Amino acid sequence: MKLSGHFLKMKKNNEKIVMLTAYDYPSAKLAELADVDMILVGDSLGMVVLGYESTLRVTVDDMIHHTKAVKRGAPNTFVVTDMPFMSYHLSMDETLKSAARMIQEGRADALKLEGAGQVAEKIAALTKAGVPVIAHLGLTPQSVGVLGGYKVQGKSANDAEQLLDEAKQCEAAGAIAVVLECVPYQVAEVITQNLNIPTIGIGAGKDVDGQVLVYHDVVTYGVDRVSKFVKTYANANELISGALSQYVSEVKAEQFPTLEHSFTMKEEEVAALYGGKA
Ligand SMILES: Nc1nc(=O)c2c([nH]1)NC[C@@H]1CN(c3ccc(C(=O)N[C@@H](CCC(=O)O)C(=O)O)cc3)CN21
Ligand SMILES: CC(C)C(=O)C(=O)O
Ligand SMILES: [Mg+2]
Repeated sequence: MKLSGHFLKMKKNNEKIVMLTAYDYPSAKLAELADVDMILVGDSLGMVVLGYESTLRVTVDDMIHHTKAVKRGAPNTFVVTDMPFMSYHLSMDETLKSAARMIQEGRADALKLEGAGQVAEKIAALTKAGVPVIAHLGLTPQSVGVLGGYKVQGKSANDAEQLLDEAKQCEAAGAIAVVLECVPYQVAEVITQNLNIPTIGIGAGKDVDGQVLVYHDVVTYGVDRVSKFVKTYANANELISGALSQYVSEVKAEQFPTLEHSFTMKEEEVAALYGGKA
């Protein structure tokens, strides 16, 4: 398995880092088979697999439950787990305890936290405790209420400067990488050039050190609308819908199951069964 130091080396070598989310055993297995560099158990699972309206209802227990399944499916891939809403905003004590559970019970290899400022202090404490941390700046979905929607961030030179400052805070706090979500590509490029640690973009253009996308967006599974920054590489909705409709109609029409899908018994047992001895 790649370790956290490997990603710094990848940035130095100009080798792109590929991150993909996964939330369960089968998705993790396929992500590992595809050779992604790291898997993110994102709190987007609240929206994508649990059907919530936002990520705010996701709990530490939810994250542990899904991380365990992902680690079983991808035992040889570096797995990063999102710390969910408010699990790192109360005391330092609570932050460290939640983090410890996500590592010890969930078996996460690293944790991701949204924001800088006070959060940078949490990044520093976690790092000191031996936990690799990835920062997440720009569009931070756990602050959707404050941001007033899922909107592109850092669109003015002023806001961009602030983002750069936050990224530097996270690096100084010991973060091993920074996710930049929904920022103009020019801003992402400047931040990437001004940091030693890798930047991983989502809706941040190509001039970053890596990319991350949501699994269900990449394969169009469950989601019915994807953002502008997503490229879809398959349509699982169509594939699965077609299969399920066919299953329903074949059972109704008595076309399934046939003998091919049935079990049988020895002739004499059949005779005995129909002869009333059974
Ligand atoms: N399926 C899915 N994919 C994601 O990438 C994702 C989630 N869910 N849930 C959690 C967050 C929320 N995210 C989102 C959601 C919507 C937009 C969006 O629609 N943005 C507009 C830009 C609006 C503007 O112009 O400011 C877009 O058109 O892309 C962006 C990020 C990213 N994350
Ligand atoms: C979109 C990525 C970066 C994320 O935080 C998530 O999937 O929760
Ligand atoms: Mg997230």
